Amino acid sequence: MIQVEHLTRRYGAFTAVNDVSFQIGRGEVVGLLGHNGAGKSTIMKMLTGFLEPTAGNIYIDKLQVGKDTRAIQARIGYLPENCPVWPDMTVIDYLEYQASLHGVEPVLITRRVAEVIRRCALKQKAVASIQTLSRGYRQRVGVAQALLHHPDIIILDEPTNGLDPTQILQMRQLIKELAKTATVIVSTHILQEVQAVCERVLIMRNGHLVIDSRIEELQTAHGLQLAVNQDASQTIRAIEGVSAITPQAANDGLWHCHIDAAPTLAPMIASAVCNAGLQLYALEIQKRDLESVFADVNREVIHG
Ligand SMILES: Nc1ncnc2c1ncn2[C@@H]1O[C@H](COP(=O)(O)OP(=O)(O)OP(=O)(O)O)[C@@H](O)[C@H]1O
Repeated sequence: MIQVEHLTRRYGAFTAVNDVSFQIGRGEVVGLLGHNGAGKSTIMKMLTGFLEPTAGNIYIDKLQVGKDTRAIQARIGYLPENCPVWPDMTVIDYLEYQASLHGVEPVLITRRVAEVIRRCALKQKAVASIQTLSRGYRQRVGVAQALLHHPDIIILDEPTNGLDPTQILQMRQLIKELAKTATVIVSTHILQEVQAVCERVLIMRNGHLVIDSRIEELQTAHGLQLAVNQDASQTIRAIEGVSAITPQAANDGLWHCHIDAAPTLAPMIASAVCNAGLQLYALEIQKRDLESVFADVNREVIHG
């Protein structure tokens, strides 16, 4: 549904987004993750047609950003990083104005505004002037304006930025709610955010897309952890598909090691160990968390 092909954006001589390609299917909830300056906001601005790519194409179904930008923007709800909410207006006035800017038919505006006020839990603040709102409520107003025209793609740039822990939980709940009826792309540098609401992650580093994976796939397939009563390296090394064995220190009298091998080899390793007369104490698939994946990805940057 969303197809990004070889997208590049330069600011003068500096390349902020470098040859990025990915596809996002209808109804997916995708996290765009990366350190400050990785290129997330630049990608989002290009997806929404607010910034022209230097090279590459973006298609949404059969529409192309740049050629069919208006039609595309009618389908997208966008919360920019610093959402421009006018401080002097009340929440209702602002949302009514935004609804007209989004092209909502005049007869539908009141109903749509009431609907987003309910969805974003803004009822208490509906007639408050925006300048009196806390950061969390302002952020919700920003999300509310993005939903007025019933978009089927919702793009949220740092939606929990500056929110307190309670507001963060409420925002996550809202994102999950939105994901039931729309494709959602959330940009963030907060790993827990992605883990909490997304099923897939795109990790950016210095303008490059370095990881595009389902979160559950990222977290598995990282080898096996074995504990036996004595050194089993010779037995395990003989198994086809084992690429490395790293013995690990422990003070429980057992021999522990990390085995670089597909999780599907676990039964074979278990029987090889038992057939060799060794006592198997533990054999488990090692899961990585998103934090260690992200640290690995960025370690190369820190160390050049
Ligand atoms: N208008 C601009 N002119 C020049 N450089 C820019 C401009 N906008 C962004 N950049 C640079 O492009 C790079 C990517 O910026 P971008 O805002 O896309 O990153 P980001 O991943 O969204 O970062 P953050 O998490 O801090 O918002 C950064 O180095 C930034 O300084």
